[in-house]
Amino acid sequence: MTTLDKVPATIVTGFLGAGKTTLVRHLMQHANGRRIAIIVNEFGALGVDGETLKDCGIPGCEAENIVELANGCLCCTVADDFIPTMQALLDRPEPPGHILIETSGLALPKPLIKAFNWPAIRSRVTVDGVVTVVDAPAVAEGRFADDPEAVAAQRAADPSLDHDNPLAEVYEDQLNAADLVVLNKADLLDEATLAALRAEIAARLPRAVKVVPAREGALEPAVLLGLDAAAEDDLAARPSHHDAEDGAHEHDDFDSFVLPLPDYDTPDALLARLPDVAAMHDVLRIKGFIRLKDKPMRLAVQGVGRRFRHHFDRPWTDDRQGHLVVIGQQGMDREAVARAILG
Ligand SMILES: Nc1nc2c(ncn2[C@@H]2O[C@H](COP(=O)(O)OP(=O)(O)OP(=O)(O)O)[C@@H](O)[C@H]2O)c(=O)[nH]1
Repeated sequence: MTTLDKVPATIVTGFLGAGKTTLVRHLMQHANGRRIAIIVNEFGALGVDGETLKDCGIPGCEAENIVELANGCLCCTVADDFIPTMQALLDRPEPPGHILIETSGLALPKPLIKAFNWPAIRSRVTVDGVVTVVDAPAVAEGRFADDPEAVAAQRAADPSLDHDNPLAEVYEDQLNAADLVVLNKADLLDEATLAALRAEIAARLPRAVKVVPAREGALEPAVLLGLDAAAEDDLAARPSHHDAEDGAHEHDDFDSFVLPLPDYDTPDALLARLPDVAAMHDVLRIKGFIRLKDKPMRLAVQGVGRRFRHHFDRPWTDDRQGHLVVIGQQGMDREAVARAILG
């Protein structure tokens, strides 16, 4: 069987808040009748990304086309979650023409690519491409950089370790797996910084892979789909920090919790606090929905580091409480963060 007979799947990866969901949304908006199914995986108990996409009004984003795998790391739950989900999609009377898989921001893509070699799905799907979305301003700010002195000290203590910064490790693994790198949030950098970043990333990639700048993940489907990479046949070209452990890895470096919110008369004070809380407690990501008294619309809130955005996305369809998902590094003081957010 050639790749032509297989359903192509695109893995959209990239660190927390890089803009994966935004890119997937844009893609769906410009899908031009392609039958695309979406699998969304998230770190954290509540699926905010799935919620953001589901029934967002874009044709193709109907709930039945979006499967949420909320169980942390897709690459660690391949047998239980991922393979059965893929089989169920492929067994549909009208199988999708393309499958988009949005990984959690903390997932390592390589074990997921490997999963395409499982006999249960190998003859039916292929990885058309791994699209790695990069938060350009976060990289420019040195968010994923190692501190060379700390690395040297750590190596001296334990030669099997090569990073002091778990963010750096995830970032590198995601870049190493890429068939296309999207340098997103280009609007937040000047031309010269963006050009320098583009060259720097291109130079560190293990293979010749295109690096394309984007704003709001706005790229033509023709750029993202049809890469025909068959990545599952090409694993050796995608080095991972976890190769030695055969893909096994821990997510102990990161922590997340869900903070239920009261209903608010006005969200202003809460919204004003969030960037400072994120900065003070080194929170990586905050996202969720605020419920306002007497307002049928829910207020979607998205924060990456100390950069926040909010908008009314759609009416609440249930009587769930407002809530925020908070993701940080291990050791984050959950109670202090919760107290600071609630004010
Ligand atoms: N300024 C700017 N903001 C962006 C851009 N793309 C996305 N964002 C914002 O960045 C935040 C995170 O975007 P998402 O698309 O949710 O990121 P994600 O990678 O899916 O996040 P996780 O699933 O939590 O890892 C949101 O507030 C977006 O509106 C961009 O090009 N420029």
